[in-house]
Amino acid sequence: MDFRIEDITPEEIDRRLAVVEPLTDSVRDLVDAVIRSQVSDDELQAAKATIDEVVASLRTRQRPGGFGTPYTREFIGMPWGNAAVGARNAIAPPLRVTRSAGLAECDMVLGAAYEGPGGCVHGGVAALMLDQLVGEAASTDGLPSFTGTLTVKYLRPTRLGALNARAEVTGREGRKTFVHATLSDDDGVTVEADAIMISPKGFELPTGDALPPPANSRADRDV
Ligand SMILES: CCCCCCCCCCCCCC(=O)SCCNC(=O)CCNC(=O)[C@H](O)C(C)(C)COP(=O)(O)OP(=O)(O)OC[C@H]1O[C@@H](n2cnc3c(N)ncnc32)[C@H](O)[C@@H]1OP(=O)(O)O
Repeated sequence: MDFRIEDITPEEIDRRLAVVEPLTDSVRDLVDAVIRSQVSDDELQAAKATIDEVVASLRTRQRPGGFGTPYTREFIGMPWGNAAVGARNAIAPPLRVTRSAGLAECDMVLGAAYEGPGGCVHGGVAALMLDQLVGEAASTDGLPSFTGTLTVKYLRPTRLGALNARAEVTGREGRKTFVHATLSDDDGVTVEADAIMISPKGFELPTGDALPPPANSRADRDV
């Protein structure tokens, strides 16, 4: 796993996020527009040409491989390519996770890009979001952990729209952290998940205070 230090100030992180988050939102908007557009084939082809031009301009300078998760020396993480919460990743559902000890939560609105069964959230997207939430809840003390086992139970279809996801640590045993998570709509829980998260061997918290949780977004650093 790549680990790199990028020692920038919180103010510089905010400055960069203020540029990339609106860009990512615009790309999400583009994805939604392409899915739902009813314009003519000619107009679709014209849109493709315009998009290709934008892509070419972004490709003039590219980083090799993935974005990775750079950290500042204060352990503020910048997982901006992350498939579930990356600030630069329009594939990621629009999640702004808030965290407190052993708890991670977010409200979100999922549109057409996250559809599985007609009008409903794709089961893989639900699992993706809950996987992220259990990881964030397990890591609120600063210890990173991998998902070892994630068991997902789909209780009823989840309609696209306004949803809440929540994960809470239920126990710890050595390097294992047990986490329970739910995805809910206005009528209650639609999906629940249980995870066994495993901290890497040899990765111990320094004695004294726990490390601050890594930030995925400005909202994270505000909690
Ligand atoms: C400071 C920075 C913080 C950053 C955090 C930001 C939040 C990020 C949020 C991101 C969220 C996204 C998250 C993602 O998407 S993480 C990406 C998806 N997950 C992976 O790729 C994990 C791949 N697997 C592995 O790397 C290893 O197998 C791991 C590390 C999991 C264990 O390999 P290790 O060699 O270490 O294990 P061990 O053999 O010494 O066993 C140790 C104990 O664990 C128990 N066990 C082992 N395997 C499993 C299992 N699969 N289920 C349940 N339990 C398991 C085992 O019985 C034993 O228990 P016990 O016998 O002692 O009781």
